[in-house]
Amino acid sequence: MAELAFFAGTMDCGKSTLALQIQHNRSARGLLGLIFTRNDRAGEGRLSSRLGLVTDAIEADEGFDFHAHLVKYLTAGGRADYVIADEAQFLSAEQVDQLARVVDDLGIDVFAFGITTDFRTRLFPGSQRLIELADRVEVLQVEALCWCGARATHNARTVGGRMVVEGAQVVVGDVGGGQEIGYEVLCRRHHRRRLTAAAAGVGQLSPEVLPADPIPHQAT
Ligand SMILES: Nc1ncnc2c1ncn2[C@@H]1O[C@H](COP(=O)(O)OP(=O)(O)O)[C@@H](O)[C@H]1O
Ligand SMILES: Cc1cn([C@H]2C[C@H](O)[C@@H](COP(=O)(O)O)O2)c(=O)[nH]c1=O
Repeated sequence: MAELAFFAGTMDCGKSTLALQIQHNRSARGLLGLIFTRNDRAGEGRLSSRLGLVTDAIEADEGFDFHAHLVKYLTAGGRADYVIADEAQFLSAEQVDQLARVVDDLGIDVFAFGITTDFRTRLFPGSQRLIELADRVEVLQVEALCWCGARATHNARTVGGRMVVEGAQVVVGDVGGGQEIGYEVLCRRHHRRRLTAAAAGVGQLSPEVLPADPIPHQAT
């Protein structure tokens, strides 16, 4: 049976990479997919990963109707075995409903990828609806790390190097510094305290704050 799967995580945890891998593995076996995205950093109609891979995609902007698009495409003789929707946090609740109809009415697998919460720790509308509707929600296994070494669970926005908690929900940008408006992934504790790596005075992962317990030796 076709399914709606939501692959969720923070920024920079490998969601787009996984989307491209799913696309690669399926197309290597002769399956045909339609790839959608919205507001990718690489520009309109692109799905890009920080590992350097990029592919063309259909830009699903505000007025885009996934179900109508698929019906039109299939009616014209097109084939679609699966659908990939990256940056799904930016979709409206209605567009996620359309994706669910693609699964249920057209029998096509839909794999959606997105960050769950914004820089204020609030759910994005698309992610909220995906959590409500998806057959399965998978949190990515390659976790991004906070500067303290803990798993990063939240996305911080920085303006001029300082973490902010007010502003527009959508501002396309990247992690890694060097931009006026940027992002940094943090654990909840440091997100709550607005303690980015720069504010804490550390440039990168800090060895002193990693768990101090030694890993016990296994008897051989
Ligand atoms: N130079 C690199 N070498 C190895 N892995 C890298 C490198 N740069 C980025 N990555 C990996 O790529 C991940 C980000 O992938 P990406 O698909 O762009 O993330 P997302 O879509 O979740 O924002 C990082 O978490 C890291 O694992
Ligand atoms: C937290 C947050 C992020 N965004 C933007 C920034 C990026 O363009 C994307 C996330 O892309 P990624 O591939 O997952 O790194 O979302 C935003 O607009 N608002 C936010 O609060």
